[in-house]
Amino acid sequence: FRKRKPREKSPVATNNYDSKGKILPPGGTGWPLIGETLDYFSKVKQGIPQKFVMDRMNKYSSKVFRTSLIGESVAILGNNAEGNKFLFSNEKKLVQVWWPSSVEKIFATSENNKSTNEYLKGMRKLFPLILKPDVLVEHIGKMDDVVKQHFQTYWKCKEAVINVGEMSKKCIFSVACNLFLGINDAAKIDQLEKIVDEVATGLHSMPIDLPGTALNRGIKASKHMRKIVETMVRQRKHDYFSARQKISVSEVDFMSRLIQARDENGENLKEEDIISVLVGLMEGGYATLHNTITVIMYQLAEFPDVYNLVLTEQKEIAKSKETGEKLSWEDLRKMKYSWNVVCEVLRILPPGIGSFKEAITDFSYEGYTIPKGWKIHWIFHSTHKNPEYFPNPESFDPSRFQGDGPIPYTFVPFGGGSRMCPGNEYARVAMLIFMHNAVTKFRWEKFIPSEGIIYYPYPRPAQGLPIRLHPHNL
Ligand code: HEM
Repeated sequence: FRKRKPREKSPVATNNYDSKGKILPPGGTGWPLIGETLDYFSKVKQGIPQKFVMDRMNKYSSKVFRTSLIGESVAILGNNAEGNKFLFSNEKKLVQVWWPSSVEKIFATSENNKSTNEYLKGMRKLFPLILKPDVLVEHIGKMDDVVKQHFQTYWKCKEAVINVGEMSKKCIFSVACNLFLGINDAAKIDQLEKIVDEVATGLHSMPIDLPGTALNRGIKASKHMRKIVETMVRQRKHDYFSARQKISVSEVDFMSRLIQARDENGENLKEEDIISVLVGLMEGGYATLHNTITVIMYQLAEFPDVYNLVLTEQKEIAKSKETGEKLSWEDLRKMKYSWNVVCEVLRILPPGIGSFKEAITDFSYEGYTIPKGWKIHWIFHSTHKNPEYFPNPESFDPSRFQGDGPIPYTFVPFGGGSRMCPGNEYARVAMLIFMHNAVTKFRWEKFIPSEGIIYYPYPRPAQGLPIRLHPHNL
């Protein structure tokens, strides 16, 4: 990024009018079929998608430009807060979320051929039943318990070298299995983890559904996962309704909550909806979360001053607890500096690139027409790395989140508007609990000092972050 404001340039690409004579955003359409996809992915894989945006803003227009990606006409609304605000506040009015075809195929085939948006439309009103803060409050002790058990089992050897990527994945998946499905058995958790990994690989694969391809395996794995959850839900429903008594709060997991919940007409939720919510959330949220935790651990190894400030904060909280007492919502509220560290990780290395919307009608933006059917790509890095909002954007500095924090619509790791990530509170709770348990038990150093970050599909340490542990007693 250059410090000066990009100059407004006149459109240079030809063919900037649609068939109705409306002026389209300036830009390039690249090569036949592949458009500018190669340059885009090259920047994404280097962790600099903002450069793809800035190059074109400087060449065509700082407000909005056109490109062509994965066979689609795409508009990108510059790198400012206004572009994000426009997109987030026009969901369902001018735009709607658009999913690449590999995602559509995996959901459509396991969801009776519903599109991903149709599926999510039904689910969105059910997410709060299990993911809103006043529900999560009741599950913090359990989450802390599972994380503690995980640390006791896998992080116990003095001076051991462990791989954080593998361990955080195992830990976060165990938390999800416990909370969502009530599963504690390690072998069963391992089995489900393999299935969900297969789905995750399929979601990011080439959209080719032939025997043996990653997408084909992902589709099969998602169906398999659905079958397993279906059997569990049926058994639980049977136990619940035949016992004719409420399950006590201490045994409640998200599956029980959904089985006991009523819709607006006072009816029990449909079995297929309960299964969809559980499967969708287990498959959708877990990779973003464990990869972010691994990056947090990486940054804490890189920046000892930041680690020390986190430790000071977490030590205070640990000291205020009785032996064996679990973390509470109140404790999480005290983790202000630790949360600033998480936010800075999400700003500088967000888990993903952003997402795509689709124009559901022709609309005008900054004097240009975006035709119905075009995709609009919003990219976290466009505002997260804009020096106007985050001075010296490449430096890791959690203090930027102190006080009032960033300008609205500039820090958007969870998206915004009605499609904002419904798992954001769950993610916050899980990340803080993990950090508390890690720093109060250990210091750590990178086993491979020169280990760098790879960026696609999620930023993460190239070797998964092997670390040497130094246990300490507080
Ligand atoms: C650090 C962790 C996470 C980050 C950064 C993250 C980020 C995001 C983003 C950017 C979106 C798209 C928003 C949009 O299009 O405007 C999204 C959607 C979604 N996320 Fe997350 N997420 C995280 C964890 C989770 C978790 C743990 C869950 C589940 C428990 C979850 C469930 C979902 C679902 C279901 C959607 C689709 C919502 C819809 O389209 O209506 N996410 N997330």
